[in-house]
Amino acid sequence: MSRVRVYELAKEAGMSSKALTDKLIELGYDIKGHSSSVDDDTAEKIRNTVLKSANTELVEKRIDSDKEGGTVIRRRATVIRRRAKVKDEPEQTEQTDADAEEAESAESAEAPPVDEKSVKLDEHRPDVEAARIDTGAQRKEEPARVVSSPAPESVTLPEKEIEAKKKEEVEPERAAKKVEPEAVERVEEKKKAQEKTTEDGKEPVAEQAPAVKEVKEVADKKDRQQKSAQPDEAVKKKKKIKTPPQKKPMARVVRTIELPQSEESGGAAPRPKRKPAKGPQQRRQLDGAGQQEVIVEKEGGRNRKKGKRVGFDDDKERDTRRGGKKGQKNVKFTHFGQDYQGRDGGKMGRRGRRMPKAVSPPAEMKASKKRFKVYDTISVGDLAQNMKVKASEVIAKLMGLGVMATINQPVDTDTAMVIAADFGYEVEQGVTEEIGMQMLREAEEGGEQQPRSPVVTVMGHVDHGKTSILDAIRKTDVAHGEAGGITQHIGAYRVRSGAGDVTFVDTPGHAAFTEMRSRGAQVTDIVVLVVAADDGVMDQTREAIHHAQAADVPIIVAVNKIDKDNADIDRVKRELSELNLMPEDWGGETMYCETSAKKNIGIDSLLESIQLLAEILELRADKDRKARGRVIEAQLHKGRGAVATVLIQDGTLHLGEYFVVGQYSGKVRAMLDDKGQNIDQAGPSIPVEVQGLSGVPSAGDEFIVVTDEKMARNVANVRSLKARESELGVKSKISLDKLFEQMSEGDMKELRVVLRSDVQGTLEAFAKAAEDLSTKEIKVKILHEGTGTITESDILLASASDAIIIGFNVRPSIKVKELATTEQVDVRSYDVIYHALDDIRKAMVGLLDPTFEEEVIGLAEVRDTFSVPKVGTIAGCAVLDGKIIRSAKVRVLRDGVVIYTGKIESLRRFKDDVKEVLSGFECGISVEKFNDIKVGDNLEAFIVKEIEATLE
Ligand SMILES: Nc1nc2c(ncn2[C@@H]2O[C@H](COP(=O)(O)OP(=O)(O)OP(=O)(O)O)[C@@H](O)[C@H]2O)c(=O)[nH]1
Repeated sequence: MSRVRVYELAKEAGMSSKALTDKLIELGYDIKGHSSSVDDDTAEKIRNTVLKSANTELVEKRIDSDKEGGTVIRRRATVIRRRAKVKDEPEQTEQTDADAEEAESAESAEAPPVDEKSVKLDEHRPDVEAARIDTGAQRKEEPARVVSSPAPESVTLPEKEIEAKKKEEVEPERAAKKVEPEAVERVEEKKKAQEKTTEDGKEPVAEQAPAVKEVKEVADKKDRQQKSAQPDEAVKKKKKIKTPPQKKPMARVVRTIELPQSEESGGAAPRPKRKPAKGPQQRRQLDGAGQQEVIVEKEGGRNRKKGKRVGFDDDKERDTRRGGKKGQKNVKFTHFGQDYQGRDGGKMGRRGRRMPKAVSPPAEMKASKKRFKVYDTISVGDLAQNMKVKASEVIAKLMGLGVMATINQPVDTDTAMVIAADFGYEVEQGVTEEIGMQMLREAEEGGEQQPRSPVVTVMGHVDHGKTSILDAIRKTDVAHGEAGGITQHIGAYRVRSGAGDVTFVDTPGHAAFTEMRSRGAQVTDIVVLVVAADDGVMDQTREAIHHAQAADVPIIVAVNKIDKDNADIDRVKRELSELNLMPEDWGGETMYCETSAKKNIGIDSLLESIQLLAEILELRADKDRKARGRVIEAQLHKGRGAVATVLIQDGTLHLGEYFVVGQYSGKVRAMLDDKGQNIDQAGPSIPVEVQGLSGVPSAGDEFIVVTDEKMARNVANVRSLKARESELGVKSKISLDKLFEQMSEGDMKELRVVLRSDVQGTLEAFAKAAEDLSTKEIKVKILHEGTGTITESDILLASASDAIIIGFNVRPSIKVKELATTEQVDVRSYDVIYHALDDIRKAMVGLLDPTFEEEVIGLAEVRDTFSVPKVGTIAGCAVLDGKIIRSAKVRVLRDGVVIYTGKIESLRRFKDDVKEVLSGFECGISVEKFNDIKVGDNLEAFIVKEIEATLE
């Protein structure tokens, strides 16, 4: 027979060897110390008596003291028991339930209502405990329930039944314990880790803790022992023991939890849960197993959902390959999948995972569409539209790049690429027909250059004889008088003289000349400046000189009317010399011809001079290449449709050729020369009227022959688009406000000024002072100066030459103002030279911050005057523009020149004083301290606004 040592027993029971030794000695066992051994029978006896008793005492002690420490231990022990039980004998749960029912019925007879409640709660313990077992929540309180649960049984069941039950239960429990030692160990280890902090030295007790029913039995025994001695106390204790379970009847729940099952299924459970097909079956099984399992199943249900989603994802991947929707239909959660894609709800995370996969194919398709073409430039609005974003977003991006642009402003391809990249788009550089055309043009370059006839423009002051000279020249035309040779006015004509051919551009004055130049067209090779010998240099003479010089076109001076008695050729030469037109015979470079159109003197000489200068200029062209030229003028003819006079500058134009002209295209259906003759080809320097245009181009537009109709049309279309963009995007021209900025950008090397003044003296004084302002960085150049009001010609000159206009005591007319606005020409008016010079100086150093700014608010024309005694002159006016305000200041303009500046003294409509009179109405105005108002004068009303200083 084997023997068991005391310490082994102590270890089994989880108590200290010394305590057990003392206990056994006390009970009269034949041992001396913890190393002493006892035989098996004795050991079993000790186990069944001493050790159980010790545990019961421990439990009771803890309950009484209501200490928290050991409670956890108890729960752990019960957990271990329960697993073994449930696994081995599921029926036992029923039996236990039956016992509980018995207990309930027994209790109902004698136990207080509290006990009933306790029992009822016990019925629900399993699920509650199951829900808590894994979380370990409320561990501290559970032991009290554990102990309390046996208590009702111990109280309500007869002792014999308890004994019998105990025997029945203990054996299976032990058997289970042996069957599943590993499971127990696993749970113990798990719980140990959780309970270490609270167990301390009591851990062995916990390990030794017997099954609940064993505890019950011992407790009952003790109760019975104590009953005889202290019956009241025992009842109290019983009640005390019962009470906790009423609140937290978890002990039994723990016992019925199928931890072994869950452990068993621990590895396998997730898998079946993922399989949707097993879901319902599993639910049924679990429902049958008990309520707690339903909860477990609910949790599992959630897991299964996840599992399903996992499966769905898998399915979806498969389905995606064969078409998502079909796949979704086969899945139980089809609706879920639809929600997934269709609605957001609170499923962003899910969507977040699923959406990309589901929509990836269209996304890729979109990606391929995220590309658009840009031809040279694109407006901000169009750019935004291409990217399907708001223009404001594009503008904000541009601002981020330091580009200030409006919705209509064009941006170049590079900028568009940068912006598009920010929005995930790609910009494709549009390879335009224009580029193809440029390549064609380049391919045409390099041909043989032959001399071509010069293109001449005749300019000069009114009545100095321009027309007469041209007539005289035309008479020299060898073809003059030929059949059908009726001169057609097509804006240019060709004169074939003995000295050579000359093409005259017969546009009305230098305004057209400059207007064409402002469009980048430079058709004139030579300017013939006509100056009447008797009149000398006049305003328009100067103007013409300035226009020609601004265009860098050489001048031949024709001193006309030399037949006149008062002709003073030297005076003309002298005056012109002051304008940088020094005659050759005076050591200068300018050719002078003395002519009399009236008497046909010097005309041949003039033509020879033109030819000579043409030779000097080496005017050449390749007549064998495709034609290229400029539009002199164009119109919509009733019978012939859109026609244009084109001056061929290079190559030869043939009938039937396709061409691009400005933003239009066409095919040469017919050509007329300056005599109205149909021709089938036209070489360099020849003006022809071309029919077959798709629209009416502008003077100065380039005319280019292309290879085919398609190219012609495409180029025209793109140009039309570009023209629209450039029309919308206003190119900023020079202005004093932006002078410093433009200087800083390196674009400005010269500040060109067109000067206008009421008196010549101001012009000279200002011109000299302004040019003295020149610095290393920028030179001030007076492009043109003249007395009198600012004219359209001034605006065009300033526009073409990127100049500003400064006027002293002169104001432009409404028409001229409108032109200035259209051409973006900065027109500034001053009263005194000092202010103008000051502004230029400040502009040059970036400090132009006018504190006050005049704003013209209205213009009235004096239609009549009335002299009123003691009041003065009242001007009967018609308000032509804006409005006249009583409190405004006023300038009196006579022929565009300011003759007085003052205040409005009175403003009346009929006999009533009014505050303001709007455009289109008549009124009476008197000007303070000024009575010299005459019919035809203009009254310009203005206000002075204070402008905040900025660092612009
Ligand atoms: N005595 C004389 N008179 C001339 C001469 N040339 C032109 N005239 C006269 O001057 C006047 C004006 O001549 P136009 O040829 O019309 O002068 P214009 O410069 O063309 O004038 P606009 O077209 O108004 O600018 C006419 O009466 C001519 O007869 C000339 O050489 N000698």
